[in-house]
Amino acid sequence: MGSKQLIAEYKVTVVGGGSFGSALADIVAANKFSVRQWMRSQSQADEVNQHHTNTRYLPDYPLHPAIEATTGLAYALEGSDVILVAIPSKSFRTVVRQMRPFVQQQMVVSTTKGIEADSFKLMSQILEEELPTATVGVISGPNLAKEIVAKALTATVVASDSDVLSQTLQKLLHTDYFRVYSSTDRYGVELGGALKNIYAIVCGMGNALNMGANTQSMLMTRALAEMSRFAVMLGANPLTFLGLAGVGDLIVTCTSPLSRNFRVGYAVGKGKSLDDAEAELGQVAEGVNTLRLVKTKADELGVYMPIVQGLYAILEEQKPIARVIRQLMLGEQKDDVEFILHS
Ligand SMILES: NC(=O)c1ccc[n+]([C@@H]2O[C@H](COP(=O)([O-])OP(=O)(O)OC[C@H]3O[C@@H](n4cnc5c(N)ncnc54)[C@H](O)[C@@H]3O)[C@@H](O)[C@H]2O)c1
Ligand SMILES: O=P(O)(O)OC[C@H](O)CO
Repeated sequence: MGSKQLIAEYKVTVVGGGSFGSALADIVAANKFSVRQWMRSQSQADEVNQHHTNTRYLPDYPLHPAIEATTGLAYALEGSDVILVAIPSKSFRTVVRQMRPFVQQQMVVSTTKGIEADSFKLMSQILEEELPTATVGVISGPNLAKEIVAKALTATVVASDSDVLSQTLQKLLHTDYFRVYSSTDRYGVELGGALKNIYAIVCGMGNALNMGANTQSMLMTRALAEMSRFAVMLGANPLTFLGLAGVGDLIVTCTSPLSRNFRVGYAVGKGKSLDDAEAELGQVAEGVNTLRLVKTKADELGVYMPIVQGLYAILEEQKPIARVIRQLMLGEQKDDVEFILHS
């Protein structure tokens, strides 16, 4: 029996009924693996089952008819071998705790790009705490859900201490339009995904202010230096930031209006309040919370993060954008590369 046949017997559960959960369920179903998707809204589950669409999150995109949506968590997880969790970071621990009675030795993978407030834990660390018998991993990369369901050529990274988990996820998700790379730097891959959201807000703001390609390049390059410096200080592998889950995800979120973080920044750049920008979005923009947490952590550790400081001044201290930009541009002169990995 070939490994493909063996893996074909695996049952997959996607926990979360939003854009990314649906995009991943769509790939798994298209690859002919059994997939149940748990969501809290009965009407949304009915829509997925009857019409094979999720119009609240992915309007205009048909989903694979084999996706079975349910609001019953026990039913969703019954007999499951691999569980993909696509719940925003604010609710992640609460939902994972509800999963605990139904999870033993399964592979559980976080797809969430955020950080827990108070603890500064990443989602896979929450998985380890709440589901101590599970095998844990993460998926991260330049992965706009709407492009994935449109079958745009895309790549992602699965990261875990377990080779079996990485190989299984590669088999479950790999298609001719979705390529899955592996990494052993789980912390770096996961932290990269959370950090880039901050800079997508900044780039959205720059776009709203009609800044040019020089500005965009400066912002993204300095952002990469800043996020790598911070992540390496916390134990990540610097090379991860040259890969898909680092610079790759930074590029996509800093340049695409499909990014919710970019759109929040754009709205603020056009004069909206942060609250209005988030309310109008109606979906999660993780970077807003991540900014608050990273600013506090950078202050605590003494990591030089001028873009984080500037964005925080604009969003949280209501400093005028023009004044913050001027301060950043006139700040202390630096060598281009010497300080990338040092505070
Ligand atoms: N959308 C993308 O393009 C994309 C790509 C890669 C990673 N991600 C990450 O995936 C995570 C989820 O994002 P998304 O895009 O699916 O978000 P989303 O806003 O589209 O959907 C979030 C889903 O979570 C559900 N949810 C929230 N709180 C819940 C709770 N307490 N109980 C049950 N369900 C709850 C919502 O009902 C909704 O179905 C985020 O961390 C995001 O960074 C998103
Ligand atoms: O829509 P965003 O800003 O949450 O970004 C989605 C993905 O993280 C892009 O890789």
